[in-house]
Amino acid sequence: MVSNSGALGFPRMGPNREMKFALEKHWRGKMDEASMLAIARDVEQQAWGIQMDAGVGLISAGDHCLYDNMLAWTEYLGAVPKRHAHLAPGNERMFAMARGIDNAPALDMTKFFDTNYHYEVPELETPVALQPNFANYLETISRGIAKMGADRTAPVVLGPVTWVHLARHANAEASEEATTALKDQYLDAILPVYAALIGKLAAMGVQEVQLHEPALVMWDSSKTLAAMFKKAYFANKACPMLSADVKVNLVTFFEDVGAEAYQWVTALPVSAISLDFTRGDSLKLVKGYGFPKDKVLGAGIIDGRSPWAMEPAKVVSLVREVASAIMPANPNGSDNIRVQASCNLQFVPWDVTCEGDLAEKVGGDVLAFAVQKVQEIVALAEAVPKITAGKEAKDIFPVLDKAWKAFSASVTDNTNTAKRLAGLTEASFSRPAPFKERVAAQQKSLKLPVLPTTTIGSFPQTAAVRKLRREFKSGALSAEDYERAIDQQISYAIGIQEALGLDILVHGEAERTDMVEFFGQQFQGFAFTSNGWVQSYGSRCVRPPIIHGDVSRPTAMTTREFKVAQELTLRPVKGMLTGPVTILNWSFPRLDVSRKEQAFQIALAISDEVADLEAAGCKVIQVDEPALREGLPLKPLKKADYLKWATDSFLLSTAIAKPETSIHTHMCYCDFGDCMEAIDRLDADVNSIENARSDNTTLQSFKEFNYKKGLGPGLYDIHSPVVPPVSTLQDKLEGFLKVLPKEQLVCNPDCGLKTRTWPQVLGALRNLVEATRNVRTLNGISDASGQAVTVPSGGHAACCTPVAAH
Ligand code: MET
Ligand SMILES: [Zn+2]
Repeated sequence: MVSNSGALGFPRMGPNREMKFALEKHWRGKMDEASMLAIARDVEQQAWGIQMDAGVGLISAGDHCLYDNMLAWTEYLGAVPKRHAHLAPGNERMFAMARGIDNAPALDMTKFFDTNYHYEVPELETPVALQPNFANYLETISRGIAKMGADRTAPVVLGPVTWVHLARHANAEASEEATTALKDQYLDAILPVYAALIGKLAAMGVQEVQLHEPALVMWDSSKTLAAMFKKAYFANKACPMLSADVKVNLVTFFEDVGAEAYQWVTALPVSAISLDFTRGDSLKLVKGYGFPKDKVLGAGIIDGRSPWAMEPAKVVSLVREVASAIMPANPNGSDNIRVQASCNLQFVPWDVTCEGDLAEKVGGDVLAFAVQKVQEIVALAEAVPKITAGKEAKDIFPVLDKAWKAFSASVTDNTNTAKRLAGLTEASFSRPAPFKERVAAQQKSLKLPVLPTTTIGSFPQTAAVRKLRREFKSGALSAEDYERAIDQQISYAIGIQEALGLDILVHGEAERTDMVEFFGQQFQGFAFTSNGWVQSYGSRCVRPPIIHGDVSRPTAMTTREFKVAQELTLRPVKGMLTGPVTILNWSFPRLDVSRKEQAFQIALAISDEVADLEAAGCKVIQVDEPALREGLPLKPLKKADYLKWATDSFLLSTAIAKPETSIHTHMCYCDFGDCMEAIDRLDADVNSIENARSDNTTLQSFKEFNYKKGLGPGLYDIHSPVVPPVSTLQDKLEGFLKVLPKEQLVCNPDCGLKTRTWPQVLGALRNLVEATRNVRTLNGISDASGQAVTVPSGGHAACCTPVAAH
């Protein structure tokens, strides 16, 4: 065991997603709670065993929650919404909060900081009601102690300020002031609960508690957040949370904390402070303000959010600089450095050794998943004395150093992407004509009615469609047979859309498993894992591709399916592409090149596809950017730069289109308020957006911004199986028309339809078309498409009862 090493959490799905399957079986009623928990315990034991075997000094416990850590703490605190409060405390109530039960919908889910992981948003109610119950949590800690010993077990406590900060007012209409006031009340109420809990942990004999407060990196973003921190923690033994007889490691991650918070936090009576050295500039803070000699610096050097192995040259120089920065305060500076992961390792997959030839594919043995990361923590911790003694990286880690050198040699000059990037000019980022001119040219070529109807791209991914792709992948189906079957799906989708009377059709995306994977698999520079799952939310996992080299697109990726579809209809078929920023944000980027440059490389590949689609006769091309806003940096000061290169990337991929080609984009999961300028700058002819709020606030913000381009606010929520009745859709559209002029509006659902069944889709789209026609008539708009429409029979679909899932 290496004492100056520590971990902050390990993936909780298991090496082969055992937890996913156990949970889903349990929720289907096919596995009882005890059997599901037995699997959870086993995964927990495995995770601890791996970290113990690696020699990690302090190993976290209590991070192995069953669904989401924020949710677990909501349950422990008993901060349960009234609608779930009748349920008995424990796992089942926690699942009910996450997944909803009859008449008691689930909590909201949103992204955890700037990661792709989603947490369950606590709801704060008035009056404050808490029923703390830490039995399950304390049991985990006891299991940890039994397995690892009290000295080595570091309970993870989700910090009170972070919990409150990430919560929301139960009343969605509550003002900002009311929300702040309520958060403050909740903080007052939970602080004594936390103090008591930490006291209990101390009594259990643990040496150190990890208080995870990632919200500390947001300190600069609001005065009220800083005030909450100052209330919860203060430099005085009377601070209830810090007065128990146990060391506290105050853990921050995902960014540096900023100068003000750094000076504040280093003065606190905690025994360790953990900083992220992989994001932001914690080194500058340590150098600039020093580090107190009575504390341990938890140096988050092993990147918990990247699948890449540590780079010896980088980490060695980092350790050296950190050590020399803290030396002046402490002659034994290096003794006070504890090597840690930058954050919980839940953001990387479990183990890279089961990935077959992945190392070959990426060009070197330079990947490390969670199992390897804990080994790196220990190896680096052990090396600290050698590093401070001046030994060189290549002599300390010769194997890894060689592997990285081989990797670096393999990524250079394999494409002409660099040349293309160097040749970009201003024109590469702007459409050939201004919007007004474009829209006139598009009107001429497309001849669409006012209030054109369309969908977002995908149609139901039925069991039959998934089976097709599986059989093709396994070789059971030849490429030819597979294509023929896909073409059948396309003709089915086109026939239905024609019959429904939609104006802009789509081919339905039956050939795509996933909107990023489909493109990544055809790019050079992308690699795919076979088992590299990371938790997205609950039992859901994703397998992000790994970008390992310059990106290029050897051949056209979507034109064949487009042509098949367009040949079947006289109406325009939209070409469907995923935008560069979304592809980047949903992948693991490489670390040797900036994210901006990687986005530009992908943008060039997408622009090649735009050109090919145009050449194939495509008049409407949609470039989806649902994840554009997700990549926003945590620090307010960094936002403008990100939005600039993100919008530049979109422009680079679409500017190549002729003026008469209508460029659409689609953005869901998006709160648009703070990035209107960026959205406008995308210069898309039509933007279809999610529009969940009932009161048209989203639309209002577009109006206030004076947004002039086409807008397709979602007319209904595709996440629900309910078929919206004509009257509801009609009211909704009439409501839109009160805010925006008819020439600007496009009628569509709020996202792709792949998760719905055909009966649901038929019912909803039929009603959407009918509602649009009614609104046109009522507003004296002619139905310029003038096509006779046969509506499929099956009146049941028009009512608002849910249609049974298939
Ligand atoms: C998450 S956005 C999805 C867009 C994609 N075109 C679809 O319809 O599924
Ligand atoms: Zn969407």
